[in-house]
Amino acid sequence: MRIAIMGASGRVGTRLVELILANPGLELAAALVRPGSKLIGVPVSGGSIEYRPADAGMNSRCDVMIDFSRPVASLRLQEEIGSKSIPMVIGTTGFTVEEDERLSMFSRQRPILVSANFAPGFEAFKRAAIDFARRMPDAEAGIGETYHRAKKTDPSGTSLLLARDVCEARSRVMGFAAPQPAITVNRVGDTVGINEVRFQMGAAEAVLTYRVQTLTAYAAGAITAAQWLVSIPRPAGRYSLADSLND
Ligand SMILES: NC(=O)C1=CN([C@@H]2O[C@H](COP(=O)(O)OP(=O)(O)OC[C@H]3O[C@@H](n4cnc5c(N)ncnc54)[C@H](O)[C@@H]3O)[C@@H](O)[C@H]2O)C=CC1
Ligand SMILES: O=C(O)C1=N[C@H](C(=O)O)C[C@H](O)C1
Repeated sequence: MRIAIMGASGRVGTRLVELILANPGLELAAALVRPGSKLIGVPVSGGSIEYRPADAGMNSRCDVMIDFSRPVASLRLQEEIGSKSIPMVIGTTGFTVEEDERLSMFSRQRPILVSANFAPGFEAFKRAAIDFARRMPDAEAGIGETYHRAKKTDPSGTSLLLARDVCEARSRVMGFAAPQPAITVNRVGDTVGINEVRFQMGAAEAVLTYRVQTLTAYAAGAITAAQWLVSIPRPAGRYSLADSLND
């Protein structure tokens, strides 16, 4: 499987490149970085290609593209690819509601799998939190996150997703719109990722914690999702990580 990486010099992008080059069943089709990057023209270590600017992305002969960059870069890549039916896996987070709607529009052209968190077991963790919220709808829910100090201080895509789904679960049981859980943001050292869902019940508190140990966990999950996405010809549309796990 030939994979093009958007955001190839990033924290996750470099792990994606490493995993692809180390797997004989995978081939690095393109390593795309920011236009103007000093890496442009530099050979990718151990590989037979050079880093290239993202605007060359639409010419990459690949089976699938994996994007871990920035919202503006991700959407620009979608525009540049145009109507080509290149399947895509997007891990980039931080899209506004309008930008996310644009992603859905682009998914009319090609299969696009989007997930805020590709680490193993995250979907199961999220479902456990939803199940707890359904069983204890009167509990006051709160979300906590701890990431590396370089991450922007806005709530992560993971926290926003957990807050949305826990809120929806409570609202459905209670029959009215539950308040959105508060999100507490921490940035500590080079923490890879700690996510908490807290349920305060007065006399007791439940805390569900999800801790990711390595950045490679996200990269490996994204590659597995890409292998699923291209395992059979799929219709254009927007796919979730749950789709790949439920198959
Ligand atoms: N879904 C998931 O499982 C995960 C998602 N993420 C998200 O993935 C994104 C990237 O995360 P990191 O690798 O930590 O960030 P990073 O800042 O280390 O890497 C971002 C990469 O995007 C590239 N980039 C930035 N602007 C660009 C542009 N205009 N054109 C082309 N390339 C551009 C940079 O050159 C860099 O290679 C973030 O949105 C982060 O929240 C991160 C980890 C896991
Ligand atoms: O920037 C990160 O590191 C991560 N970002 C994603 C997010 O915004 O949720 C996924 C994961 O939490 C790590």
